[in-house]
Amino acid sequence: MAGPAQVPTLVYLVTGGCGFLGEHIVRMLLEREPRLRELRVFDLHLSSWLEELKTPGPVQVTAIQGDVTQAHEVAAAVAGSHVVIHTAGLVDVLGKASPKAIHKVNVQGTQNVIEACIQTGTQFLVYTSSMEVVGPNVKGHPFYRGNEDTPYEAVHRHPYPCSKALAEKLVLEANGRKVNGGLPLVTCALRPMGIYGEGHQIMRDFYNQGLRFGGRLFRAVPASVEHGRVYVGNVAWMHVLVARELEQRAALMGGQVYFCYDKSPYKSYEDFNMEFLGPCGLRLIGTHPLLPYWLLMLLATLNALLQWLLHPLVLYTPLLNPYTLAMANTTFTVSTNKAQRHFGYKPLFSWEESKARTIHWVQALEGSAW
Ligand SMILES: NC(=O)C1=CN([C@@H]2O[C@H](COP(=O)(O)OP(=O)(O)OC[C@H]3O[C@@H](n4cnc5c(N)ncnc54)[C@H](O)[C@@H]3O)[C@@H](O)[C@H]2O)C=CC1
Ligand SMILES: CC(C)CCC[C@@H](C)[C@H]1CC[C@H]2[C@@H]3[C@H](O)CC4=CC(=O)CC[C@]4(C)[C@H]3CC[C@]12C
Repeated sequence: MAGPAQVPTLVYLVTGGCGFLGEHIVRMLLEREPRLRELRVFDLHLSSWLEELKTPGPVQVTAIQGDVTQAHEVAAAVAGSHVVIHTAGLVDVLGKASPKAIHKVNVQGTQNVIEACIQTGTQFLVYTSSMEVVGPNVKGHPFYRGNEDTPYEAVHRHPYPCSKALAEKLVLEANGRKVNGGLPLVTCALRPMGIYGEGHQIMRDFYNQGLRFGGRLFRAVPASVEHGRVYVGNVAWMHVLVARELEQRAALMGGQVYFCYDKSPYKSYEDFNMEFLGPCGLRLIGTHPLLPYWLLMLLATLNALLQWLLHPLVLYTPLLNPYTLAMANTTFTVSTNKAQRHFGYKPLFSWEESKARTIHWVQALEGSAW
């Protein structure tokens, strides 16, 4: 790649670059990758903020409207790039998209990205996987402060984790395949915990729900259940570092998986959200869940039934369904330093800073159209 004089020569492609995480990766690359010459942002829907980045500057920002399920569109975008960060995905656990659509975007889309790298001679591929590739599993087994080597029965039925697991497997198996020109493809996968931060749609939903209930949210999950979370800026930073180090440390990092973690505290999903929503005037009612688990599961099942009955007429996609209830009720936290050992990752944002930035963003939502 670029020489010691840091001449900007590299071309990066970020798929899904207009999404919640993708935007943070794009901005982080522009701020912290001095060797960048061109940044290609590929997404099904291009965002208006991209316009401000396209103004003349040291890095050429190229917006590409495209679909990862279309192999020719992907190949055209990948051609001539040095590194691909594949973040595009259909993130849906509420039933907004069909299982077929989720599979097509997440699995077929990833296969298209891999084949495009092989065809066009692009050697470095970073895949945004998910903690969900591991768990929580269908049996609700806790994963307590585990790491990348902790044994765990990773069994899923929901289309989203199934698709992420399949896609991750494809990416890791592609490591070492010869790309056009004869060099080996170097791949790795990052598995973020539940991401939070500026732009997080579900945080927005909880905030609006709280406002509708007069500033109150009602506890549904025991405070003792720990759910791993990571700040979006740190996830973006980890992508930037991996992309940067993959060439020099190909033998060590190629074909590896890394959890994305930081110093965010271990808490229940709801207590964690209250770290931001509390300072914005919301209260979480109850020290214990207000409804027993069996009743919540009944309501969740009822929601699933209603979704199925109504689907020919209208999309009914409440936050509570059997899958989200199980996710929120199962401890899943990591404690690992693999990313630090392999490529020197340290969180860029402290917990205090991550929290302050997220609170600032939630406060700015007040009075906005959301
Ligand atoms: N949000 C979270 O807590 C976590 C997300 N992830 C992964 O991170 C990645 C990004 O997720 P988010 O930013 O949260 O989601 P998002 O929905 O905000 O971003 C995904 C982006 O991919 C784009 N996209 C979807 N289908 C596409 C297609 N067919 N062709 C091209 N672009 C397409 C969307 O337009 C969107 O901009 C996903 O791969 C997801 O699986 C992993 C762990 C946790
Ligand atoms: C009303 C319920 C009892 C509480 C609902 C909370 C849920 C909506 C969320 C609880 C756990 C979340 C998921 C988790 O953080 C891991 C994820 C990883 C991803 O790759 C995508 C997002 C998600 C599935 C995330 C989605 C919302 C929850 C299920």
